[in-house]
Amino acid sequence: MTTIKIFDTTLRDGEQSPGVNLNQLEKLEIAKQLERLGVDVMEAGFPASSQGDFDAVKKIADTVTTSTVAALARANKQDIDRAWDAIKGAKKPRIHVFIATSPIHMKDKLKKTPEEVIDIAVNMVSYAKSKCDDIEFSAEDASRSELPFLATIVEKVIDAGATVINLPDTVGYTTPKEYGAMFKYMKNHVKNIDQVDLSTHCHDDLGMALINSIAGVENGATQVEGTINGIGERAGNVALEEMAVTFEIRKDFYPFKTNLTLNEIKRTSDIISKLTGMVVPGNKAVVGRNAFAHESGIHQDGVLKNAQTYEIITPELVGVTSNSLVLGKHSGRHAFKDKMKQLGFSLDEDKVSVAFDQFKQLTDRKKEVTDDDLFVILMDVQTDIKARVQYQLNNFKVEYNSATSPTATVSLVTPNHDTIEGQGTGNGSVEALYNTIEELIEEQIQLTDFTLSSVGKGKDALAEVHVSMTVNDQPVSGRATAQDVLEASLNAFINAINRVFIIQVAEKE
Ligand SMILES: CC(=O)SCCNC(=O)CCNC(=O)[C@H](O)C(C)(C)COP(=O)(O)OP(=O)(O)OC[C@H]1O[C@@H](n2cnc3c(N)ncnc32)[C@H](O)[C@@H]1OP(=O)(O)O
Ligand SMILES: CC(C)C(=O)C(=O)O
Ligand SMILES: [Mg+2]
Repeated sequence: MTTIKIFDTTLRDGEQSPGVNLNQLEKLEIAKQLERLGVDVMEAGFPASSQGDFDAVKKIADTVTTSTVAALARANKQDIDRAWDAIKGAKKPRIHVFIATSPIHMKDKLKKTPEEVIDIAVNMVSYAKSKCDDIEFSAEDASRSELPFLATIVEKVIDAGATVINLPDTVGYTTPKEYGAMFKYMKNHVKNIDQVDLSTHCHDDLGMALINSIAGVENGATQVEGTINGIGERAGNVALEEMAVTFEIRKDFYPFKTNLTLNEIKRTSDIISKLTGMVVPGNKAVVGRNAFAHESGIHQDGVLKNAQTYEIITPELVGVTSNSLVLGKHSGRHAFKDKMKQLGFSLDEDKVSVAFDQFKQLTDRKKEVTDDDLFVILMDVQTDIKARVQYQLNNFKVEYNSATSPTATVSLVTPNHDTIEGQGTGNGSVEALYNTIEELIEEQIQLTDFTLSSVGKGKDALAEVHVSMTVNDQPVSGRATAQDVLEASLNAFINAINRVFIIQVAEKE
């Protein structure tokens, strides 16, 4: 069995998903969970892209101990300096330098000749090497590059000090045969290729990211790059959980394994879904809500007789647990703390108290509090969303009837502890609430995305709302859960506005 290294780029390429905007605390939370999952490398971000991303990458680099922490940089000195400044405190830092090598990218985007691109790549890899031992070089759009040119640049950057060579299918265009052949070509034509790890990086535009990554591995790649839940630019990246579980379930067929702790997969997927607001489709392989559900009679009959008739993956393998200890109105702090540990949270006593209070308030309204409910409460408390609010909701009212526009009344406490109240209308109840707040406060708000989903199944399921917006031109996102859809919508909106204050505090710290 060959061990394939897992390079997780959820925090960089995953964050490039439209509408996703993680703050420093959220990125750190995800990084800690990725470490627990056992990724060999995590790409924490692109420090030159913003001060916020620089700070988040630095915080992750200073916190993570077992995984390598990588930072992305264009092939220029400023980006490389920013990347190094952000990750130099890491136990295992890696600078990831990239430049495009396909004719279309070199000519139309970079406006450089192939010879100039080689020079830049070699100079920048050796510049990065003067700072950091571990250097990954990516030939962006490798799958649409000319193979002899690709082989030349790869050989030269290895001589300049690259330790990992990544050949991305940047636009998700390649096929398994073609992608595999590219790796084979490098193995056969680059004389120093055995000094480095070869890496895949596949996007899913044609739905072939997984099979293309496997083709790369079958032809010599020893590192796979991807994201959890397959999030990422456009149609996303290869879903790493699918890759790892494929190798585990089909170890009779594929001679590969990964270092991932498979039973951390579900929890990792849940955290990333909650914090990014990218809902996992019910039928998603490995982590979807229906991945282990059997609906039809013949299947249920088969599963009852022998689960393996229709179940190739056991839920336990990926950390899907059954809920044995039911928490409700009569549960106490001990049971709550026990469940908290089972769900993988370790909060200090102050935060336990905040979370326990919120749990108790929920039990007044809900018969049974599920793991999903607790997960959102604990995650909110752990990431300090409620503890650091600046605007606070006093109360709100919406008057609705089918003949007229809904009217909302909202009362808020401002960061200066003043109480303000206003009224507004909208085409729907949520719009009426949001219009009212926009009129009430000074900040300029532009809503860009709104998603509503339910946590759990019954009539008393919690509503979860995720919004993306700009507040005074700063992109932020907000999340909230509540039993009532309007309350969740309102709190998500207020949480997003409060993010601006949280970011200011984090920047000062
Ligand atoms: C395939 C990928 O996933 S690549 C990673 C994509 N991620 C991101 O873009 C992160 C978010 N991006 C950003 O915040 C901004 O684009 C920044 C800060 C990185 C750059 O912003 P700006 O300096 O305003 O440049 P802008 O994005 O408009 O254009 C990119 C410039 O970088 C150049 N460039 C692109 N890739 C590279 C590279 N790998 N190496 C060197 N230069 C590059 C482009 O040719 C262009 O240069 P030009 O200004 O001379 O025409
Ligand atoms: C920056 C590189 C590695 C990338 O994300 C891509 O080419 O898709
Ligand atoms: Mg990519």
